[in-house]
Amino acid sequence: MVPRIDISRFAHGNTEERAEVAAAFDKAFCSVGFCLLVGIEEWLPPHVIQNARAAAHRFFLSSPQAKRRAYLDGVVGYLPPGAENVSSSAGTPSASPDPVESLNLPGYQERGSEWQARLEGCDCPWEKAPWLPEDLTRPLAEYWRGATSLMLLLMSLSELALDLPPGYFDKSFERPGTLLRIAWYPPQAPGEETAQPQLRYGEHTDFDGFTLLQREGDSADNPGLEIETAGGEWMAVDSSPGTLTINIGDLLQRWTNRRWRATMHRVAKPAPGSVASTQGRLSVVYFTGPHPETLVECLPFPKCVSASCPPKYAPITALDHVLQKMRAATECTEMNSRHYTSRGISVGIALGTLFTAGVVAFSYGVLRFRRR
Ligand SMILES: O=C(O)CCC(=O)C(=O)O
Ligand SMILES: [Fe+2]
Repeated sequence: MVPRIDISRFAHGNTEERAEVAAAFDKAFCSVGFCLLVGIEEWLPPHVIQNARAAAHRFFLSSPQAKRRAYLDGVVGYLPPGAENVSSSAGTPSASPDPVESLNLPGYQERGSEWQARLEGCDCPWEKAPWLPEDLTRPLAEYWRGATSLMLLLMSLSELALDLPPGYFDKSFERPGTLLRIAWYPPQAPGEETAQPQLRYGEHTDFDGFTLLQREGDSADNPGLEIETAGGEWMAVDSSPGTLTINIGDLLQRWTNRRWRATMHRVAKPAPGSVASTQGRLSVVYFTGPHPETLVECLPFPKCVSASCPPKYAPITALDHVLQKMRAATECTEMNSRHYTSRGISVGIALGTLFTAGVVAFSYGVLRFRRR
């Protein structure tokens, strides 16, 4: 079972209620590595979610030419079908690319568009981007603002859950590195259900901090998100209206000295011949993380580091962590070399197939950061 966490009870509850939510949150990430977030309406009301989903649908159902206008560099912007093989990032690339297309809207503090996260009315770095269809920008920017507020609340909740001083994460998340991805898994043509690949999105862990996943229609009869249990089995996770599915990426696992678990997950293909197999699936995914120059060291507080549990990792910047993951991922893929610049240092990196994590990682590198 994936635990349900009521974020409004944390935001508005008394000390005792907040402590209860924090304990349940800590337990969820120590064990399952996922939770279902409820009580989100204040920050992401149903109409904001529905408007964002409707706009995303319109985008994916528009003509290939229209979608190509949002193509940027094959890293952020529009990624057509065939561009990703996400399980490469877990060291097990699948034989063929993931049947998915996506639009990736970056917020990596790139020069000229650095933005601030605020609980209310935060900036949206791509709001005026000329490559985005106009009717998409407003609903997605609204979603971005709500999801960013929720990210800040999740960081405060983490402080309480991990017994950190209140405000410990404030500085690192004042100007965070985030990315909003809308992903469309198209309907399967007859006969295609049994063809390779066997999944809609391959097995992987996310790279960074919290991922806020909005999805609909996943159920036992209509498989979608599946997560790996501690026992190594795959477990389907039903979606339910008004919830967000939250998991952590490897960076937060590292930050917590592996107290919290970055759980492997994937998107299943519906059964051959099922109604679901003839339907597409849309998800709205918000990847969050600290400012890329944040030094991430195993949190020097008793819940994460102690005499009996010394640090398992050396300190690293958020950026270098992501680059390290990239290198590990690309070692197992067919290589093709590209260059990118990170803080003025040109780094050559082998980049095989692009995948979600790659999008995140590569964007970190491609875009230049401004020092604080
Ligand atoms: O579409 C989903 O449910 C999951 C997507 C995902 O895991 C990702 O984009 O990293
Ligand atoms: Fe993921």
